[in-house]
Amino acid sequence: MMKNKPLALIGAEVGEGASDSGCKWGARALRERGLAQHLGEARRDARWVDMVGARPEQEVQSRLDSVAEFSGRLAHVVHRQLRSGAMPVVIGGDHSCAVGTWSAVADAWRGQGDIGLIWVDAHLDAHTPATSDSLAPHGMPVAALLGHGAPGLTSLYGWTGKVKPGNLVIIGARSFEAGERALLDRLGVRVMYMPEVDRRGFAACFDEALALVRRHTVAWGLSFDLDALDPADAPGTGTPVEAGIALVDAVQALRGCAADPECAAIELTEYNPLHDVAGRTAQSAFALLSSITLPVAQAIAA
Ligand SMILES: NC(=[NH2+])NCCC[C@H](N)C(=O)O
Ligand SMILES: [Mn+2]
Repeated sequence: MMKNKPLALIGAEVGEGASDSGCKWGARALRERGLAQHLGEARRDARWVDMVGARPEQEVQSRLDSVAEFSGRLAHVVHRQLRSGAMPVVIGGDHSCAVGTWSAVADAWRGQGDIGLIWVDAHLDAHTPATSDSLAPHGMPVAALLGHGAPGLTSLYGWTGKVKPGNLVIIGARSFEAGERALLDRLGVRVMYMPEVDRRGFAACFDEALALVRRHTVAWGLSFDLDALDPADAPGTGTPVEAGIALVDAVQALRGCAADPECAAIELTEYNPLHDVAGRTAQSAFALLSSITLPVAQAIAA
């Protein structure tokens, strides 16, 4: 008998990783809008367990230092929730929060096996400081999780390579720079660029990605950057890119995916309330999360 894990909502209040830091207030805005209650309409066990805040840049040496220090504290909170049997649902915050989230998941399963990761994003986020023009840490978490880049991001828990290249799939990419693409090509990471998503449909891509990330792993997770969506559905992000995934397609394809017993954690990032238009992006975030976390019984009935 499958059992739904309780959802542990964790706010990742970090904007220091982005050039536009407004997404620092994304988790708070979704919380005040009633995200837990909204998820609780389908299931009663969704609650906020923590808000983890990054130290402002001025208090530390650099944005990278701020993100590195923050990542350690976020990872600690995520790790604790995993050990308690809950499913962490990390709400960004800029996408640099993924370093903390997935380092914790990888570390919690270390010794038992590898973790898989599905990364839905308009960008590749696979820069190292050596290849990034912007030097914005939210353009670096994929590389860091693969073990490349600044030691402060790659080496949480004292080890690197949290996600193996063959256990990672990126879906929806349509804005990237040559250096990050070269890294992913060299490592052999499967990237489903937007033209492929348009051709095959998001659902077919997601199903293939799910099979891939489950194949050689003991647990898997989903990191969803709201800028993967078409800006018509998600105007409230710091780095929107035209011609993205339609909200309806994502909501349909992701239905109940977190009910899989091997799904370890979920992450939704880059909500920037300062750029939202009539709450449209917040509504998209609610719709995505309730679809993803639909309880087992309802997911099967659907
Ligand atoms: N998570 C994000 N929104 N990342 C955007 C990154 C944009 C650009 N590739 C950069 O590195 O600056
Ligand atoms: Mn991203």
